[in-house]
Amino acid sequence: MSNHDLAAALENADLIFDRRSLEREIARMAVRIRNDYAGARPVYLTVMHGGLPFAAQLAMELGQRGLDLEFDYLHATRYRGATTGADLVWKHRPATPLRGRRVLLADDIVDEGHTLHAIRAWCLEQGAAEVRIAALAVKAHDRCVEGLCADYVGVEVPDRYVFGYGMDFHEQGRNLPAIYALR
Ligand SMILES: O=P(O)(O)OC[C@H]1O[C@H](OP(=O)(O)OP(=O)(O)O)[C@H](O)[C@@H]1O
Ligand code: HPA
Repeated sequence: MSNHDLAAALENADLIFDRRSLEREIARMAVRIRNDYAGARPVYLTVMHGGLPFAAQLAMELGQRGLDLEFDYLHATRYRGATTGADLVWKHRPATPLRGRRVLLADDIVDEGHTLHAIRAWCLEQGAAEVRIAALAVKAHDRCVEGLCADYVGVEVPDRYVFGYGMDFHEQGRNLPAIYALR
């Protein structure tokens, strides 16, 4: 058993967004994205692992509104199960050729922004015509990398460690259907 007990973390955390409110915000984002991509078929890149539940929910909301997506995924991590970030490690790069394509990245959180900054730069190096970012959550602080801003945002979370809805507490709790913030 891990030293980092999920039940204890939940005792020491506040529920900040429940499933209903998150799904409502994701549906709201989907309306904007569908309007912005009318007539297009973007490459939809899920940023694993944390982006998975959000990307799936958003994809369904987009499909319901008539926007088709070409699915692929990537895995780049800099937290590796810890609660503070380090250097970015690429574990999987997408196989889909990005040259000339509109790319939509779907991830759970923009915290300090280093992860999505590097991923966006790599997609542009591959020749993507455009790269946009959809993030379920952005963290409210002034430590974000300059020039990194999500194009579509679900909710703003406080400057505390958050978990649930894809985000892990020491690799646990990703499938909690809500967002919690540690006290
Ligand atoms: O804005 P940043 O400070 O760079 O942090 C945000 C990134 O950190 C998390 O990934 P993590 O490295 O934990 O990998 P994981 O998704 O596999 O948990 C999260 O999913 C984002 O991709
Ligand atoms: N929670 C989970 N994963 C994260 C966070 C966070 O607050 N910040 C960056 N990755």
